[in-house]
Amino acid sequence: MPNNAPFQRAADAPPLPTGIVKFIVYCLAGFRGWIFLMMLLETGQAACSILVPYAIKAIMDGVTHLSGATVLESLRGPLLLLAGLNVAEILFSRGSGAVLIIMGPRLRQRTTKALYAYLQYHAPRYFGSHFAGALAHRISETAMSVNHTTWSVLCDFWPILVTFAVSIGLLFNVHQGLGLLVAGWVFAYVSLSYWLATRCQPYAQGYAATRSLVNGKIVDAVTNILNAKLFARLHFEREFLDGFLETEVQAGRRTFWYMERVRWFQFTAAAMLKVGTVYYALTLWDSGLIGVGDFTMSIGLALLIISDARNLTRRFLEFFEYVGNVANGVETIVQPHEIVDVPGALPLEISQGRIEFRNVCFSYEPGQPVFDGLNVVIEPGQRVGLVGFSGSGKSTFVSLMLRNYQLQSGRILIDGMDIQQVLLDSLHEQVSLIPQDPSLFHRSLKENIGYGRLAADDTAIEAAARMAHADEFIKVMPEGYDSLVGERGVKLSGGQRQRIAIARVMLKDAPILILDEATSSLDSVTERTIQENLDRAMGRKTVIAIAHRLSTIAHLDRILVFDQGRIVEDGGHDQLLAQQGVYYRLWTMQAGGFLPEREESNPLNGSASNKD
Ligand SMILES: Nc1ncnc2c1ncn2[C@@H]1O[C@H](COP(=O)(O)OP(=O)(O)OP(=O)(O)O)[C@@H](O)[C@H]1O
Repeated sequence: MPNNAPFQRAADAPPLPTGIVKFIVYCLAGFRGWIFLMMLLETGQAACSILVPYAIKAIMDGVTHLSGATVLESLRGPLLLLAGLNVAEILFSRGSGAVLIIMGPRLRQRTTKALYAYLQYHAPRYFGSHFAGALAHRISETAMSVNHTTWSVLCDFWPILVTFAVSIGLLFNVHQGLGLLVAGWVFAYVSLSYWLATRCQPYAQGYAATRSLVNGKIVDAVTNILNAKLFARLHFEREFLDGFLETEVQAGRRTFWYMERVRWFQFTAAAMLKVGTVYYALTLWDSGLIGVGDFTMSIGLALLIISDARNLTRRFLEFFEYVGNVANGVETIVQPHEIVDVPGALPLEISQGRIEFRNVCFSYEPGQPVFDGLNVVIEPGQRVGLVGFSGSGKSTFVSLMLRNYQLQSGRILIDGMDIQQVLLDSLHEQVSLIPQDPSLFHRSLKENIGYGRLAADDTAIEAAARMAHADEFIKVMPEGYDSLVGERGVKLSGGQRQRIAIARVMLKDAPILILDEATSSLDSVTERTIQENLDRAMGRKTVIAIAHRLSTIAHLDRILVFDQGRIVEDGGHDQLLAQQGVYYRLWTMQAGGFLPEREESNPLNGSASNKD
């Protein structure tokens, strides 16, 4: 059954750089023009604020050398300069604000899209070891931090650099000694601020970690609030949280005390520069080396430098935090994809639906093989049931068919094509799975069913729902097919969720169908009627059904009995019963339709000698 859909190769997902700087540069690609404009505007704004003391110097010089005309007439030039500088500063600053508004949300969007697209191509193993909520939070935090890092550089550090450089230049122009004094102070101050920020970083990180821990504890407690209520443990939960909140308080205090010490340094250093500049400039004036205008400008520039420098430690700290967030995001999300399409991979073409496991070796963890040279062929159109104890390898068998994991060795072939060599999307388009506990999108029922075939119209969706016996409960819901199902489908019962999952797969109509306890949550009457429809829907498809209740697979063409990763029996229901082996014992032992736990009672023990 050829599929003409335009499959995307997993390898086509945008590759992302793993280095922090490279990653930020990648996110900023396409914004070069805006960044350049922003730097120009910030430079303009910094230049205006530096030139204000210069205008005041001109006014002071004008006042001290009045040339007979009125004060306003002789100071017209400097006054116009002062007014012009203030107007220009406003324009530059708001221009920069406008660029930030235009560029900020777009930059965030670009980072979010890139990380989300990359995340999508991770294998199930990755999602099994990361919390969904934590990943979503990571993406959002990383995107936000890329923005903040950019603003820190463009709107904090860059203008400060310009201010420092130009102010020191002007001061050198006034008097070399004055220039040297302020340059020395700036160098020492920036170096010390940087050093203090690095020393403060562990405190800040510790505080952030305790905040995040408290957050996690609250999320866990809220998720389990019904448990807490059922066990009458609300008070216990509050006390449990108190301990973590106390840790947060201690960590917060440690950080703030350290910051307070840093402020002592800043205030003292600022006062020293102010007093030092005033004193030194006065000395120079007294010696006739500088005029009153230069004196006033020097004090003005020193104050400007101090006001910019005052928050430098905090800015460094914030900068480290943003960079740290970006690093965390990149480290968590931009890991190599475990499953990628090989170069030149072709779409899977299923004409018959023959499945072959050839010498398949697979282990989740090194040294603990689940399958060690498994061989089995499932013929086209065959309906096969998989049975066996918990942990015997049934789910792993179907997971490998869906290529959720890489094989260590061996091959899985569908109609002769090695599934490791085909486009992953094309495999998933043609193999359907109805899981035991299906989860649904928090979207309408119509959208959830239509997910099986995006082009399906309402009539097709409703027909699939009728086949899965979902139509009857959907129709009585207040909003019918437009009803929302809640997160993961929590507003539906387990059986209703399962019927939606069945309808969605019926709509998909793929040539290979996998049922993993697909009707386990249904009552026996509904199960029987759905089973009939499922049997009809199976048509000529190849079907693999996992079951713990043997009655649900007894009518299938063939049954494979798994034990510890091996197929120990293979045949039809009657044939296996007649063999009086493992399946026979499982069938006769099944009380209430379920298999016993392997540990309590092991019917395979009797057949161990047959296998060895
Ligand atoms: N994600 C995983 N990571 C590590 N080991 C796993 C993982 N999934 C399954 N296993 C291990 O692989 C073995 C086979 O498990 P599998 O889930 O395939 O058994 P099963 O027959 O489907 O069991 P059940 O009937 O309980 O679903 C078990 O030992 C199990 O502990």
